[in-house]
Parts: sequence; structure tokens; C-alpha cells
Amino acid sequence: MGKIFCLMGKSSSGKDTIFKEINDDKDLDLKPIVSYTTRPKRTNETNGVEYFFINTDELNKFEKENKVIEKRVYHTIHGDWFYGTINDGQIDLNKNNYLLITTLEAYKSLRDYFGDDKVCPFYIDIEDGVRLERALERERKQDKPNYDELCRRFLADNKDFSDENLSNLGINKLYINENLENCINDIKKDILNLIQ
Ligand SMILES: Nc1ncnc2c1ncn2[C@@H]1O[C@H](COP(=O)(O)OP(=O)(O)OP(=O)(O)O)[C@@H](O)[C@H]1O
Repeated sequence: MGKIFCLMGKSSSGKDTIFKEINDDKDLDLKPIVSYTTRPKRTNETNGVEYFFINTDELNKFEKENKVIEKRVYHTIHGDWFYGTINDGQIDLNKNNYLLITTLEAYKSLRDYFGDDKVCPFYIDIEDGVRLERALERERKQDKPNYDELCRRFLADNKDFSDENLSNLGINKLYINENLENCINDIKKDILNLIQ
């Protein structure tokens, strides 16, 4: 039976960067689970790669069809942005192992839905000062940098990913993303052990 590997971490901890490398690794041969969001696409993002970008009507349609495995809402300064995992036919644990970026809440929902032997957490961490610098550098490159949202998310993430929340979910291993290559290698090694 396949497994679902969940990459988690605060904003700008490096999830997207690490996801791309792990996803490209031929030895691991993981299939990506692409989440859905109603937030606007960033300049360098592609629909169906980082996320499927949908509107709230499309999300409501999935709900009516009972296809929403989990969803969360963020009350941003631009209104509510939804993120979620949709049972759209992407996931078949008889055939593949999967990789996705997710939140603690979503990890818990996935674990409840598929079972905790199938859903494995990979929590990425980096010192807050470094994370803020990386977030700012990334935001500056956007067509319309949104520094208010960057600050809101930075503060919100520190609550969402508190030590207490992590320990309540039994997540006690952190993958420190100081040196990208080392962090990726640690994650790859542990995933390989879990799928062999
Ligand atoms: N080890 C690293 N060293 C230096 N820069 C890094 C490292 N890891 C990631 N970055 C850079 O930090 C920024 C944030 O990384 P990334 O976009 O992957 O984070 P994220 O966790 O997916 O963020 P978000 O949840 O906000 O989308 C990017 O510009 C990325 O290139």
C-alpha cells in the first residue's frame, strides 16, 4: 500500500522549493497531490503545479459533490482565501506513493481519512529571522509585492505551528532548512526508508 508524505512548515520555510526537488527524484517516484486554492496565483506560479487555482463557486461545487477531503480558510486582508485537498481522482494508494504540501490541520484530516500508517509528516523548520528575510526577498520579486499579507502570515504561522500543536499531533522530528541540499537529502533518506 502506498503512503502520503506531507511537507509542512511555516510560510517561506522552503516547502515549495523542497517539494520540487523531492518530486523530481526518480528513485522515490512520488506522485504529487496538487492542492486547490482560491487565492490569486503569484507571478511565477503555474495552474496545476503549485496549486489548482479555483474560485469559490468551483469550490462549492466540489463540496456539493462531497469531494472535499479537507479545507481551510485564511482571513486575509484581501478577503477569505480557501485551501484544500480534493478527492478528484488524483489519489490511489494501491498504485502510488504521494507527496503534498499541507498544514497541520490538513495533515490531521488526511490522517483521519486515510489512516496514520499511510500519512507521514515531514515538518520543515528554519530560524524565524532567516525565514523573514527569505519571505521578504521572495515578495520583492512579485509584480505587486504584498508586504501586509507577508506580515500577517508570518505572525499567524507562529501560532498555527506552535510547539504545542506540533506535539499534539506527535510531530517531533524537524527537518532544518538551513542548507537546502542537506535538508533535501535528510528527507529523501527518510522517505526511502518508509517506502522500501
Ligand atoms: N535553504 C535555503 N537557502 C536559501 N534560500 C532558500 C532556502 N530554501 C528556500 N529558499 C528560498 O526561500 C524562499 C521561500 O521558499 P519557498 O517558496 O519554497 O517557501 P514555502 O515554504 O513554500 O513558502 P509559502 O508557504 O509561503 O509558499 C524562496 O525564495 C526560496 O527560493
